[in-house]
Amino acid sequence: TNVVTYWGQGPNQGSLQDVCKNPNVDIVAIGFINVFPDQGAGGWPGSNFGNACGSETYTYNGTKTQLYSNCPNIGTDIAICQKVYNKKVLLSIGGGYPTNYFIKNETSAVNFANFLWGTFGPVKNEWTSTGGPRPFGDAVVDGFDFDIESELSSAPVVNGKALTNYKTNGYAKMISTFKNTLYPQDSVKPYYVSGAPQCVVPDAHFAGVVENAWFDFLFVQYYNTAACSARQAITSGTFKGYNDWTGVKSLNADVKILVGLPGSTAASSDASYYLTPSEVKTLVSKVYSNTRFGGIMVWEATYAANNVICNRNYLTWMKQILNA
Ligand SMILES: CNC(=O)NC(=N)Nc1ccccc1
Repeated sequence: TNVVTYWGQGPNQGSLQDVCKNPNVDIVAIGFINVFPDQGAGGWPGSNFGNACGSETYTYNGTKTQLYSNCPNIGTDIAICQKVYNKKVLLSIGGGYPTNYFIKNETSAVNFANFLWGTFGPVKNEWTSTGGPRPFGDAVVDGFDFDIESELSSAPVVNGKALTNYKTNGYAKMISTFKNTLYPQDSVKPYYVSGAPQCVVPDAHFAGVVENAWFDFLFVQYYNTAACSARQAITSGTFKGYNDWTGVKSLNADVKILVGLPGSTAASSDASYYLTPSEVKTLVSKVYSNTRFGGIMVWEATYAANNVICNRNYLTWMKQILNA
């Protein structure tokens, strides 16, 4: 089972390399590509990796885009995480701020997947020689994570028509493009697809995608939603939220479902969602025998690193619990 942590959105965060130095971490998801091409300046996606990037962004066709171009250590740190510390590094799209992103149709979904593959996937001369950006240099991520938290009050209107099922338009198409078209292009290493739904089934932001697309991992956020939270499981004795997700029959059979937890009391919308390591031990005892159990996801690396209990940070405790 895996310990997964997000990095990129921590307050006054340390380097990605610092996170990878912890032998108890297995997978790091870098957040976020938080602007999508259909809304982004110049028709490009935009990024936010906190203090890890300077203010410079790419200019495309004379338009200043929202894709940061000066993130000096992320590329080198990804390579170190992979080669020195044997971690998998995923790039996460979406996130919790802003949440006005959406994919307007399947064509733009394919274009978005192709853009991400050219920008963060295997280095291709035809991409860079035609002005394609490589903000992480020659570093090649191990896959993409869909942390879709977009909250739109009503269906966006495109060309005078209100989009139908706009909340799910495109994600399944992006995932099938990665899985069936792009990933097979590179046999050098395996590539992964993950998602980070809320604990409610179905997750409104992502309904109809999670059930129909391929996922290697789901990092379910068992916080920010009281009814299905890990806190509710401790209070009630039954981990309803986990049973709901492992019970989704339409998920691909070999998906691994991880329990997502806040790394400290400050890491979620309410401190009550935070579980102490001993509470996590109780929680895991209820789920570890489930064949779909894939480990623990922690939001977010900086909060977890700052949460040191008996000389071990929260990420280390999570691995101790999984290995128990
Ligand atoms: C994996 N993604 C997240 O964990 N997102 C997330 N934690 N968003 C958030 C929502 C409300 C308050 C704080 C963070």
